[in-house]
Amino acid sequence: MAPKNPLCLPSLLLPLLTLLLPQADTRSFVVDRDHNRFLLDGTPFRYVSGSLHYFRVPRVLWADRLFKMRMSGLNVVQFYVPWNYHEPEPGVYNFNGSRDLFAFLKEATLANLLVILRPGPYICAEWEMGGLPAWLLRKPKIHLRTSDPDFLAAVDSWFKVLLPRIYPWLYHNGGNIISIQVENEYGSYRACDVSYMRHLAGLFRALLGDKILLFTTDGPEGLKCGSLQGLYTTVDFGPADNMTKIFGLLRKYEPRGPLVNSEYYTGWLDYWGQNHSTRSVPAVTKGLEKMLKLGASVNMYMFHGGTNFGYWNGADEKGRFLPITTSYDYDAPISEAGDPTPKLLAIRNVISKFQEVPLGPLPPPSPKMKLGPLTLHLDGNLLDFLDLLCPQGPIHSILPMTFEAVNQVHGYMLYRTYLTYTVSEPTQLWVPNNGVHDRAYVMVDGVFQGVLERNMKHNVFLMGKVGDKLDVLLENMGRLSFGSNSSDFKGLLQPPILGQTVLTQWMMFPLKVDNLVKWWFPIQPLKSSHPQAPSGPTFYSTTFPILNSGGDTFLFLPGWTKGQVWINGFNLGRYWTKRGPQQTLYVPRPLLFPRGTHNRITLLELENVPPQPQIQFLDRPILNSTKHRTYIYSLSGASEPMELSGH
Ligand SMILES: CCCCNC(=S)N1C[C@H](O)[C@@H](O)[C@@H](O)[C@H]1CO
Repeated sequence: MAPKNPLCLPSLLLPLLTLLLPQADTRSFVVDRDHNRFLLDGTPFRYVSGSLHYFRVPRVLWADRLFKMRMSGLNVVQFYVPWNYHEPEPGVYNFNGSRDLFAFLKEATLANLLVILRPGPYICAEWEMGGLPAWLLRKPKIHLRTSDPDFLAAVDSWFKVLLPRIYPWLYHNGGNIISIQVENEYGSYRACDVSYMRHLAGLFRALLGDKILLFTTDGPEGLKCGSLQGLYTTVDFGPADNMTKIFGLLRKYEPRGPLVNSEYYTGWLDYWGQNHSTRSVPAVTKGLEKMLKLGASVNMYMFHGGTNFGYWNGADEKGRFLPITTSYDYDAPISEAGDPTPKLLAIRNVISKFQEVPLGPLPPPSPKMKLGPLTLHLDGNLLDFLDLLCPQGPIHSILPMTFEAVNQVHGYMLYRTYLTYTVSEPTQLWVPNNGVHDRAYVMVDGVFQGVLERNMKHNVFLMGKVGDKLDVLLENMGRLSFGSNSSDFKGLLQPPILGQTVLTQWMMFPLKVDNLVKWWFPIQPLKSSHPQAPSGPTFYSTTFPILNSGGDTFLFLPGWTKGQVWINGFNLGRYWTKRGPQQTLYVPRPLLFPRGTHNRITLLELENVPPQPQIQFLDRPILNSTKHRTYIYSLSGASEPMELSGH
């Protein structure tokens, strides 16, 4: 429940101070349209806020990150609530561990930060399917983010669970939530369904009461369809945008009241295969100072980005399918590893010109650890473990079925058929209508043949004899999180064609890779004692102790191609060394066992391993390797990376 002592004052003081503090029934956060400002408990209030996504940071690190945000001079933290993170299956809810949203709200209170909450239902955020649960697509014709009755029924059911739990945390009820966003940049979505927005506004009012400030956020081009009578209109834009013009546009929707930029971009996201994004410190601070001078309230997106652990990254489609990288560093003021950056210190200096900044130094960067190189051993090809990866056995169908049709949400599914004739000449295997969603690793009788990829012109030619197994491992690289109002189904969306022959009679094996890796320890002795030579998707692992007290570290996989990593059973995320720009994966110290105990690292390499299956842990990240350039530290662990051109 919401704290009755939101500032966590000493209990002896409480009775006395409650005489001075505003009671829950006099606590208020409102818009003062006469003076173009907010009022908090009747006093003028301007927020300087930052975005931090609890779902991208291990729970044990929440307090550290929030403290640094407070010490930076922020008075509010803004965050989304991803529906798919909390309702993994219809009617199944998870608010535990790193999904304990209410523990995060309490940590925000302890850090003396108020909260701006953005529960969606759609959140974008470069998060898998923009936060919408993939199980919605089990009704293939559903129209997401519209007044489609199937969609609204699922939304109502979810919000009737979430919003009553949020209610006690509202500021006027004694909590720390001062405002709540409805939907997310709806004006950027082509549906422009006003009845949908009205339905959401009505639902929020019914479940949250009429005191909480509800608002919308849109880019300048989205204000028309994204704003709604009765919801306070705000905009988002970055340092390079024309602030005067955009705030002028906003005034057409909110002639009076405080100017608000709900997402001032301090950096930007990264896509696999594109260059690393940055935003300069002078540009960011210049725009911030200009807004603060205008009296605007601002939320900086992101203030701390964190990581897309597991399979949680989203994707965009700009001519081609662009998955978001595992790192969500965002070139944000607090780095992915939680370290203050020069950008943070510059922002703190700007804020100090307008409002009080807590005294005292910011904590120094956390200790970092270097380790390795470590040699991994081959545990076996993925196909060696098919029975354990799909214990319930395959689903049979004449035509291939999607992930969603077989209730597989994330990760991988194996599609298997058998050659019904001998293919004596190299013959092309392809999938019509760009039907590979998103990457396919092709094997014939366990021998790797090559890769097919969404929107790419990869070619795979194969031969085989009657009865040979044709295996196609499909990887879900993350569902679209922005823009497209068509649903992003995963898997083989069309039957593959070999030469001129449409291949039918498929078996689908939804793979539970995380379960296998987590419980592998007892399974280890079961694996083939003489694993075959690596071919295609293959598991590698090793164990390692950490030195002395250890520290945060960055996993570097020189020469590896693409795959997934687990450390002590925790899914660290995807690597794609061959494509970049990200070359290292952030490993938070709390994931590692203390000295004297062995840690286990497991890789699922999807394509090709280096001649020496070695990895290293570096004391710094590499997020900006441009294409076709690979850094490789000399195996002696030289301090600076050597650049190897070409790859
Ligand atoms: C290519 C941009 C994808 C659209 N996203 C945009 S504009 N943004 C606005 C969006 O509201 C937020 O969730 C983030 O997704 C942010 C980009 O970090």
